[in-house]
Amino acid sequence: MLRIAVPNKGSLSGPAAEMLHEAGYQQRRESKELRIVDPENEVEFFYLRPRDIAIYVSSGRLDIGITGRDLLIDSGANAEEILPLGFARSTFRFAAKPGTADGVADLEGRTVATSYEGIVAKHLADHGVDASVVHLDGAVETAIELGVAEVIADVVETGTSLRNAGLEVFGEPIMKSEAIVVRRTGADAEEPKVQQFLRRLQGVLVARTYVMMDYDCRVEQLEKAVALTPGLESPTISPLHNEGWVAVRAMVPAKDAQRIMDDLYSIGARAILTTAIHACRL
Ligand SMILES: Nc1ncnc2c1ncn2[C@@H]1O[C@H](COP(=O)(O)OP(=O)(O)OP(=O)(O)O)[C@@H](O)[C@H]1O
Ligand SMILES: O=P(O)(O)OC[C@H]1O[C@H](OP(=O)(O)OP(=O)(O)O)[C@H](O)[C@@H]1O
Ligand SMILES: [Mg+2]
Repeated sequence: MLRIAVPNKGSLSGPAAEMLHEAGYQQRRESKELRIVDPENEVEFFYLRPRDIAIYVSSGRLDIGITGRDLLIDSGANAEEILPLGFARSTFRFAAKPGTADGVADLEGRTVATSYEGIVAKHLADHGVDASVVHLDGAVETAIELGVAEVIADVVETGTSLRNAGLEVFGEPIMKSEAIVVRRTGADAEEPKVQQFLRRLQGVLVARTYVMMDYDCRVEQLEKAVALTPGLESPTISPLHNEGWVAVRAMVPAKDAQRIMDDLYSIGARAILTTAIHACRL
């Protein structure tokens, strides 16, 4: 039975459960459940604090986990990223009242408040800057107003929390994060159950990113049409009963679908349809 750690709270928890559900796995029915078994898929899910997940996985007691890249790096755990999942995207940045600092070099001798001490300490050390780091559990934006620190380092997504606190980011982004799948560093990459789990999640990612496009076009326009819809490997071309016409079927990126439909129409393609992909294995 594959043992998988899933975030039980916070920004990662809802989208992770949704993705697992889309991948065909049973998920917990209520938020107090700490573990469930999905016997049909031979998987056991453990609902853990996102910050602890890399540590459980590195201990070898759990096979894989879903967490944030920033949390993995902050933990220093002996675990590695094996698949990015595209949700809970954020950047990790320094921020302060306008005019406080322009970059990491200005932090010498100052105090930085953060929930991600590991990332910040390493970043300061990498830049040869000696500054104090104060650990806070959350709501770090308030630390400046209350005089606990002059500078914070925190997760930024829309920037609303910083704006509301009258703060501005400065310097280069410290890192970019998103939800990821982790496993113990050096664990068997070919383990069939792990591979099957990853294929299912990759299937969800593809189904979310692509749509299926079907259209009819004249044989003379086929090369141009195929250049617009090359598909992942190669489009399927089928003969139509009307001589001189073919039907084409190809996957296209969902974000480009409307533009591609316009371009196909303008070269004479007709009956252009897009349909959602519910699941796939590439
Ligand atoms: N506003 C946000 N937008 C996108 N991702 C976020 C946001 N806040 C946190 N994250 C990401 O979620 C993960 C943090 O998990 P955590 O459980 O701490 O989330 P949280 O939403 O901050 O929860 P909590 O309410 O417990 O602080 C990190 O990978 C972080 O980059
Ligand atoms: O740029 P934004 O879109 O405003 O998002 C970033 C904010 O979201 C998270 O806070 P959360 O709500 O998790 O509270 P926390 O500080 O207690 O973790 C993060 O710590 C930032 O404060
Ligand atoms: Mg938070």
